[in-house]
Amino acid sequence: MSSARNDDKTIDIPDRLYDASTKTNYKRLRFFGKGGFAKCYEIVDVVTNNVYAGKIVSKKLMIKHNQKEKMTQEITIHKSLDHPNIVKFHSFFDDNNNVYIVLELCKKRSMMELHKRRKVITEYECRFYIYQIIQGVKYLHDHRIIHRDLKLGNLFLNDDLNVKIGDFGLATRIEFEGERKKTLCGTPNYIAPEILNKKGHSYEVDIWSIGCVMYTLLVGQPPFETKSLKDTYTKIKKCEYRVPNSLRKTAADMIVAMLQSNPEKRPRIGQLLNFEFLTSSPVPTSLPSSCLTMAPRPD
Ligand SMILES: COc1cc(C(=O)NC2CCN(C)CC2)ccc1Nc1cc2c(cn1)c(C)nn2-c1cc(Cl)cc(-c2ccccc2C(N)=O)c1
Repeated sequence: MSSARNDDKTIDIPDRLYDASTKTNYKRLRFFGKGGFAKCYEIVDVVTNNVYAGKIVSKKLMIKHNQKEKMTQEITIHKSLDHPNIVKFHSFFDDNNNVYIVLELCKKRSMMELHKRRKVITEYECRFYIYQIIQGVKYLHDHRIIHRDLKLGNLFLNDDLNVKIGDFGLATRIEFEGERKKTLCGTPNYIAPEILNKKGHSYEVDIWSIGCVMYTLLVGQPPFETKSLKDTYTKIKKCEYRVPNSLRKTAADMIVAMLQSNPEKRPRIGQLLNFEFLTSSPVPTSLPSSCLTMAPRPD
């Protein structure tokens, strides 16, 4: 049996995985990518031929960096979720070396690849994606979960280009009404000012991230992007970003509402559905897969 040995030669990932609790044999196939202490591969159930995204975390690295509780939290939160716009949690198991998380495979990768390929998408397409992101985040907030790392790379796309929110590695549960979280171990990509200013934070950080996602999709680059992380954080704290004239008023109004420095001024997730950007024109119920590479023909 061959195995993948990573560059620091400490993690051993077999090419055959066995989940004793469900008596399921998987074959490890293509490497997709990595993040933190985990790697993601395409895996296939050798009996049913169902394919999944397998997230594999080294126990050695997890223990060395005291990540065990974080992993447990990610699994506990993700396995409790069930919504069409949330990546389906299939199962998890472990062996001597690794923890394996079996997740819904999204064959059209993530919105990061879509963004890299298209740069800017049309408002029509943006309505389709943003509506689904809001539906998924509304489900999370209604269940007192904050994702805390909404970004294009965690918004996966299935064969029909439907959005599936994934990676609950920074997610947390609000334990009581009005709770403000004080800590966040990790660095969200579209990080909200209240986290940088180490004030308490809650659901509003996800609204801020959705604002950054919508801006990036329509403008072609993130709102606070600079050459250095330090300068980006300075711009976020000052809420310094440009709204290009090319943006139509309804889109600009919705983005500006979400990118309010004061979290209390941002709309709640349910209120986003009432913005003219979504109500003044029909929200598409489907998009052709050609939208991964080119703009759809205007009606
Ligand atoms: C056919 O489906 C896919 C193909 C590809 C693809 O062809 N990639 C190519 C890129 C160029 N290289 C040279 C070859 C491979 C990528 C993603 C796919 N689908 C997919 C990926 C998924 C999921 C569902 N579906 C889910 C759910 N999580 N991940 C995922 C993906 C990545 Cl790259 C990293 C992480 C990840 C790894 C560590 C820590 C955290 C995370 C994390 N973001 O959760 C997770």
